[in-house]
Formats: sequence, structure tokens, C-alpha cells
Amino acid sequence: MTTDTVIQAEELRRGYAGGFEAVRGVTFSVTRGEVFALLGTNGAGKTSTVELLEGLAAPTAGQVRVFGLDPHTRRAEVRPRTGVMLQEGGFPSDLSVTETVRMWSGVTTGARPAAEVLELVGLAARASVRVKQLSGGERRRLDLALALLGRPEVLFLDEPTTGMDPEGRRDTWALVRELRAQGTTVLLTTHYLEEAEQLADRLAILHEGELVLSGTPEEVTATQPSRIRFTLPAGVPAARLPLELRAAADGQQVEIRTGRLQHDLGALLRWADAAGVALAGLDARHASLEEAFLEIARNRRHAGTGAPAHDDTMAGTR
Ligand SMILES: Nc1ncnc2c1ncn2[C@@H]1O[C@H](COP(=O)(O)OP(=O)(O)OP(=O)(O)O)[C@@H](O)[C@H]1O
Repeated sequence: MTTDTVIQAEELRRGYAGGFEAVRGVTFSVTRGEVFALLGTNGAGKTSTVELLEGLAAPTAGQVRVFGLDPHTRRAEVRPRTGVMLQEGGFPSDLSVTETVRMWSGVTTGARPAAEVLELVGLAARASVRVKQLSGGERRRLDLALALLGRPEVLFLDEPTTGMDPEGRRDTWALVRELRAQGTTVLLTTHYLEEAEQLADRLAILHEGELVLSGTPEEVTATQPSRIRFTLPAGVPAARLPLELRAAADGQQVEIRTGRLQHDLGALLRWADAAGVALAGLDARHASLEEAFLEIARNRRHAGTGAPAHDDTMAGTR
């Protein structure tokens, strides 16, 4: 653990009454000023993990440290330095937006003024509206406002943009980037892979309580093959392609999946040039995070055991 490590999870386990183990030996750390995303299918154990980091529960085994302290037993010291945006805010809905913020200010040390925090999350124009009259996306903004009230050093965001329209989502992303630039450490869970791709410095994919892959978005997508697609002109059979690329052809349509994008694309273009062949609809791209995620989820389902393949974990895991 370096001095810059703000969140440290080591071999975390969490079992629920009845014996079900939702978190099964999860290790990762988050550095000051970093945005770290936890991804995973429904029930993967994201919320169960985040609750341990927030100190809402103690792990069955393993260790959590936030600012070097146990967030469960040292809650009084850790809690004022963290901001938490839960999946369901659940505040009294007869109060107005400002009244709700003021109520929370009463229990927050060093709270920002209500107007300032509402401005931050784009709710200033809705300040006097009753909470029950807010849309789902506006409620998420209010949840975010409450998480930001105490100028937290660490922000836990559990599915922060669920229910938000595209504009709300982009505003929230901009705000998260701004907070990061100011040195705030952010741990978020999300089902939106674009959100993780846009925001996360590093991310981890959980599956059935185990961390199957982690690293920068680039490292994670690099575990999946890139693709080259094109259509051969009529009269040019796939048999004329360079030998190593032939297997990828289905009639005139060709889709090459490769771990050596530059090499194979170079070979293809040199061949096409030399043979005078025009490659219609030529498209070459790295796997997206979404493709990587779906592939991992699919492989895990087929593997059936949920056991981690040790070579999955990236060198970038800390
Ligand atoms: N209080 C509880 N008692 C028993 N099992 C629970 C409890 N809370 C969660 N679980 C189970 O633990 C597993 C992980 O749940 P968790 O909410 O952590 O997943 P998640 O990754 O956050 O899912 P989602 O994306 O749907 O929010 C699920 O199988 C869930 O049913």
C-alpha cells in the first residue's frame, strides 16, 4: 500500500445469512485522484463490495482500508471524509429540494451552501420543487448533491446516472471529471460501459463475486481481439487473400479477428494494393469495452464454475 493509496481491498469476502457468499476474495486498490469503476452483471457483487468499502458492513474475511483506516470500526473518522451516493436515496419526498439539502447539511460537517451544491449538479432551477415531483434523473442529481455536500475526499457512486437522460449523464460525467481534477477519488459502479470508458482511469470486472479482470480500459479491451471487416469485389474469391487471412472469409464478406491489428491490416493493405483490389466498407477497430465485457461474461457462463483464470488479471492490477 503506497501513501497515495486511498482505498485498499484485500481478499475481501462477504457472506449473507443463509450462507450465500456474494464477494469471494476480491483485491484491488484505488489511488488518490483516480476514478475506479466496478463493473459486472446483475448480482455480480458490486453493491456488496461497495458497502464494505463504505463501512456499512464488515467483511466476513479479508480487509478493507480507506485512508489507511478500517471504515467499519473507525466509521466516525472515515465517514466525514467520504461522500456516498446510494442506489436509492430514500429521503422524505414531501420536502422541497432545498429543504432536503438543508436537512442533510445539519448532519454534515463543513457542508457546502445548498445553492452551491444544487448549482453543481444542475438542480438550481428545481430548488423549490418537492422531491416527489422530481423525475427519476433529477432524483439521481439530488442524490449526487447530497453525496457532494461535505466536499468529500472519496466519493462512492453506485450507478450514478441510472435514469438520467443523455444530457444529465454528460453533465454528471463532466462533474466527475472536474472533481477528479480537484483531487477527489471516485469509486463508481455502473452498467453503462460507455460511462466506464469515458470516466475510469482503471476498472475491474466482477463476476459471481470474483474479480476476473482489472486494468485501464485500454488494458481490458486489449485482452480481446480487434476486428477488420470488408467486402471483396465480385470476381475476387477469398482464396486470393493472403494465406493467414483466408479463414475469415464468408463468401465475399470478410471479418478478421486478430490480436495483431497493425500487422494483419498492413498485410491486407499491401496485398490489396499489389493486386489492385478495392476493399469495400473497410473497417478496422479495437474491441470496445462493451465487447470485452460481453465476451468475458459469456466465457464465464460457459465455463460454469466461476473460477478465476489466473492469467486474466492484468499487470495493471494493484
Ligand atoms: N441482504 C442480502 N441477503 C442475501 N443475499 C443478498 C443480500 N444482498 C445481496 N444479496 C445477493 O448477493 C449477490 C450480489 O448482490 P449485489 O447487490 O452486490 O450485486 P450487484 O453486482 O450490485 O448487482 P446489480 O447490478 O443488480 O445492482 C446477489 O446474488 C444478491 O442476490
